Amino acid sequence: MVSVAEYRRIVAEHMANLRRVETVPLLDCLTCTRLAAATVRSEVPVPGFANSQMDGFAVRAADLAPALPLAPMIAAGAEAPALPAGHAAPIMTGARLPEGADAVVPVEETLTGFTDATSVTLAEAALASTTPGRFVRGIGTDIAPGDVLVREGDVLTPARLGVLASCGVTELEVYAPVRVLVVTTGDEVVPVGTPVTGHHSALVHDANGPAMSATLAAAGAHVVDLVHVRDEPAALHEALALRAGAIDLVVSMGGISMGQREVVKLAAEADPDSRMEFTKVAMQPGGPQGIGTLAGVPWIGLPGNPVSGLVSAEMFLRPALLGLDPEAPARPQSRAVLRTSTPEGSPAGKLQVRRARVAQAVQAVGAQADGASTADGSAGTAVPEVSLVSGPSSHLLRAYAESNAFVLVPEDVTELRDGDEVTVWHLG
Ligand SMILES: Nc1nc2c(c(=O)[nH]1)N[C@H]1C(S)=C(S)[C@@H](COP(=O)(O)OP(=O)(O)OC[C@H]3O[C@@H](n4cnc5c(N)ncnc54)[C@H](O)[C@@H]3O)O[C@H]1N2
Ligand code: MOO
Repeated sequence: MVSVAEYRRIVAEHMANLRRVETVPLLDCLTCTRLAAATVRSEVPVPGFANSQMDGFAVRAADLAPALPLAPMIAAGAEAPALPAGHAAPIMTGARLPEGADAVVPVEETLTGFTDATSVTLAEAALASTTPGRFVRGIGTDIAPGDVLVREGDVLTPARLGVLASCGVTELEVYAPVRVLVVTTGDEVVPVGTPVTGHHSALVHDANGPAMSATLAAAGAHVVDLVHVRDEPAALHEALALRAGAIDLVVSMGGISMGQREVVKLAAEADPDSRMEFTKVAMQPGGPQGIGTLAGVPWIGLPGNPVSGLVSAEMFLRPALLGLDPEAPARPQSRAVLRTSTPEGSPAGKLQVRRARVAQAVQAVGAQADGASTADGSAGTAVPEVSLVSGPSSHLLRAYAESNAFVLVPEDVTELRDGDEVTVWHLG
C-alpha cells in the first residue's frame, strides 16, 4: 500500500511531464484558471502620474486661505495646466494633479462646492487638515518599476490580471492547459437525460462525468471531451483511437478495483505497450488508484465511487494541475475542534478524509468561562468548530456537496470524539 504523501509525489511527477509553455494575449486568460509560466516585472510606475483621490480642489497646502480664486477645471483624462500660486483648481477623481499643487481639498470640505465659478470658500476642516500629499495618489505608490507582478506558477487571479493590465502587459507566458479526456465507465452508468427508473432498473445517472470535468476545469485543465464507455476494453481503445493526438491525458473513473469486469484494468492487460500501475493508496475513500500510460496516452485511473473520485482529485490531481508543492497542504489548513454527537471510527493505517462543515461562528479560546472577553478586551485566539457531514461511505455525494472542509484523520487515529482537535482543509 502506498502512502498518501508518496502517491501525491507520484502524480505530481506524472503531471509535470505534461507541462508546456505558451505565450498568449492577456485577454485570453480571463475565463479559465491559467498559471503564469514566468515571473513578470513591471517596467512602469503605477500610478504613472500624481493624481487626485477625490472630487474637489487642487491646492498648494502652503497657499491655503479661507477663500481661493479658481483656476480652470481639470477633468480625468485631461491635460492639467500648472496651478497659479494662491489658486485652487476644481479637479475630478483620477485627474492629473497640476504642477504647483500638492494637495486636494474634497468638495465636502468647502462651503461653496462646485457652484461658484470664480472662487471656493474652504470649511474649517480643510484649513485644519490640508497638508502636502493629502488626497494625492503619488507616482508609483501602487507599483514601482521592477516590482514583481506575477511569479512563475501563480494563478492568474482577477486581481493579478488587473495588475498586469494596469502595467500595460498585453501578452504573457502561461502553462498551456492540459488537454484532458474524461472517461466514465460501467454498464450501469447512463448519461443524464436517459431514464434510470423502472421496476428492475439497475442503472445510475452519470454523476462522475460532470463532477470530474468541472473539478479539472476549475484547476486549469482543458476538458476536451467527456465520454462514457461500457465495460468492454475494446470500447475504451476505440474511444481513445478517435481522439489520438488531441489529448495530453486521460482521467478515467471506475473499472480499476477487484471485480471481474474492471474495464480499465482489462484494457491495460490487452495493450502490450501499456505501462499502468494499479495500486492501493492508504486513504479512505479513494483507495484503489491507477496511473501510467494506456493506449499511448498518459493516464490517471480514479475509482468509480463518486466521492472516492472527487476526494482523489482533491488530494492528487488538483494540486498537480496547479503545480502546488507536493509536500505542502493543498488547501488552507488549520486545526479545529470536532463537534460530534457520537464517537466516529477511522480505519487503522489509512488517512481518512471525512467531509465536514466548519462553523461560521468561532470559538474564542482564551475567552473567560463566563463569556466575558480577556483582560485586554480581545476575544482570544479563534479556533473554528467542525462537524462531520454524514458518514465515511463513498456513495454519499450529497453530503460532499454540503461540505466546505475535509477533516484529515491520520493513519494512527482510529476514533474521533467530541472535543478532539483535528486537522482541517478548508475547501474553496
Ligand atoms: N473486493 C473488493 N471490492 C472493492 C474494493 C476492494 O478493495 N475489494 N474496493 C472498493 C472501493 S474502496 C472502491 S472505491 C471501488 C472502486 O471500484 P472501481 O473503481 O472499479 O469502480 P466501479 O466498480 O466501476 O464503480 C464503483 C461504484 O461507483 C459507481 N459509479 C461508477 N461510475 C459512476 C458514474 N459515472 N456516476 C455515478 N456512479 C458511478 C458504480 O455504479 C459503483 O457503485 O471498489 C470497491 N470494491
Ligand atoms: O476507497 Mo473506496 O474509495 O473507499 O470507496
